[in-house]
Amino acid sequence: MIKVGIVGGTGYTGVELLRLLANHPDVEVSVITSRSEAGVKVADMFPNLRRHYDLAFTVPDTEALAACDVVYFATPHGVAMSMAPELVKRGVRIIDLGADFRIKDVELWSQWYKLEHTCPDLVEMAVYGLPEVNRERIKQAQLIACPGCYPTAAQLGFLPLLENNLVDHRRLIADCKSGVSGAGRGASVGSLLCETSESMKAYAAGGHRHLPEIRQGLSLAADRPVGLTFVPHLTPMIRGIHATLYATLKDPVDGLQALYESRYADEPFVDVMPAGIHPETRSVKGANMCRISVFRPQNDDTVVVLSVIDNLVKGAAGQAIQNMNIMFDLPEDAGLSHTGMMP
Ligand SMILES: NC(=O)C1=CN([C@@H]2O[C@H](COP(=O)(O)OP(=O)(O)OC[C@H]3O[C@@H](n4cnc5c(N)ncnc54)[C@H](OP(=O)(O)O)[C@@H]3O)[C@@H](O)[C@H]2O)C=CC1
Ligand SMILES: CC(=O)N[C@@H](CCC(=O)OP(=O)(O)O)C(=O)O
Repeated sequence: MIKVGIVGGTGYTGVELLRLLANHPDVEVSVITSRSEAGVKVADMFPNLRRHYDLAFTVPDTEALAACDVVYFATPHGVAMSMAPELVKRGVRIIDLGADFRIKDVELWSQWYKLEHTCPDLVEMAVYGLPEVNRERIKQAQLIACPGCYPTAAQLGFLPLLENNLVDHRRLIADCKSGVSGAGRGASVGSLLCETSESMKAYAAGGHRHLPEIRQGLSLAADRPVGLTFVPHLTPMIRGIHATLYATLKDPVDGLQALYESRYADEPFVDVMPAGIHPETRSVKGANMCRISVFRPQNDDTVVVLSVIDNLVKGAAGQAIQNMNIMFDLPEDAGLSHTGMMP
């Protein structure tokens, strides 16, 4: 059995890791941390986990974590980079769900995250954990930087167009909507029911910290720097991301549906919908799946791609487990076979 540690077990992505790992045949969660709930049994705090875990939260402790085969960081940015160097030295494999190792340009990272990076050498060795792009490198990796939720939906949607040089790479638009769990479990006025329900709003339209991450991935796919406008929105749902992506074709082209189907034909967690079908977030709720549709309205030169994920699963905990499965040469779908929940 693979011994797993989770730092940040009381947050939304931490408890989602626990939910998914409860059905994973090859792992045993042996350390789960929380500073605020240390001593409390996991199943007392999260009753959905009763009969699955007899473990209690403990304060983060490097010695205990170093005894694990793999440690997930489900923590705010800045935490993984403070603990990772010691764990890496001791041979532990690390999967960071946060943003500490995602952006290769450390200065750019500091500008967006308002922190100085304390281990740029680890940024260099980290592999960006988007299996649909980096599967081979993930197999060898000791440190995985899991993509953010918006970046997962946006990159999977745009990739086939950019990899095949079909669209104007300078003018991409990602109009994205997220459920409120994307903001984490910490109490804040902006996440209250009365503030978020029966209403919808854009935020960070002037620049969101996922912009440099999405741009980095798309620029690699296009093999040149891309121009991207990214506007996130908060929607009155708990889970889900719906990305509506726009790009302009360089030349008229038929066969976009076939292109998407063939790009993702061997991907277990990307589902290209039949032509004309619009994907729904509820079809991926709880599932490690990205559902994508591609449209070319009125056969004009604008391509519209719709890409949906569950922010907590393919956008975080599920993708993190998919990375672990690849790193440990396990079946890629181990513990990840849940379907979405309709309704
Ligand atoms: N929510 C989402 O949809 C997504 C989140 N992410 C990223 O994943 C990470 C976790 O997100 P989420 O679960 O939403 O966050 P939450 O705010 O819900 O949970 C954060 C967790 O981290 C722990 N924590 C906070 N500060 C520290 C610290 N200094 N040292 C150790 N533990 C700490 C908290 O427990 P305690 O304070 O008790 O120790 C808590 O368990 C973040 O980086 C987030 O940006 C990525 C993709 C999607
Ligand atoms: C709705 C909402 O607030 N979403 C969060 C996304 C958080 C997230 O996924 O954070 P990282 O991927 O950067 O770790 C936000 O916009 O900040």
